[in-house]
Amino acid sequence: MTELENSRNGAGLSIGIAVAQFNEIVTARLQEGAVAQLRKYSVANDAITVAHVPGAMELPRIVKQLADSGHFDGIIALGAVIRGETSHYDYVCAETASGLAEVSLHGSVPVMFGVLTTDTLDQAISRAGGKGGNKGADCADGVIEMINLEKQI
Ligand SMILES: Nc1c(NC[C@H](O)[C@H](O)[C@H](O)CO)[nH]c(=O)[nH]c1=O
Ligand SMILES: CC(=O)[C@@H](O)COP(=O)(O)O
Repeated sequence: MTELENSRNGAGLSIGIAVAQFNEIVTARLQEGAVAQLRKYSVANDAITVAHVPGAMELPRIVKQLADSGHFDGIIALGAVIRGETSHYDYVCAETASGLAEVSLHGSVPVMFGVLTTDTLDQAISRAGGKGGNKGADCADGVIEMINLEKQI
């Protein structure tokens, strides 16, 4: 039996991060968590590129351009979609998730889904460096693991 290695060695890797500015109080913390975790795994500071977009709905477009550029080994998409009074939340969540999944599946590099979809601001903050952890840091773990896994196939 062959078991492929699970590695979080980020040395020499180039990572793109797309961050939605909507609910910036949350997404800035997701970004901080992602960058800190990437640096923890030896991704060089000048090998991390951050692109800010207006909202989660704009993430798929920019993530596709980052992925297609050939400049990055992996991409992290970060956002915070918080339910309001109308059904707009449902559409933003669904189309953002669908668009990012399509880029990850059909693109050349792995894309991490780091978009919080919550009912309240407190739930989002909890998952952006609070008791619920940091989804940005989780995505940093995942993108390095996926890059290193795919190198073995
Ligand atoms: N309500 C939230 C949004 N809405 C904005 C959309 O993402 C998009 O920018 C707009 O519809 C224009 O295309 N975005 C979030 O990231 N989070 C929200 O809670
Ligand atoms: C997730 C959203 O788009 C949300 O902020 C919109 O709020 P509302 O449904 O009250 O217009």
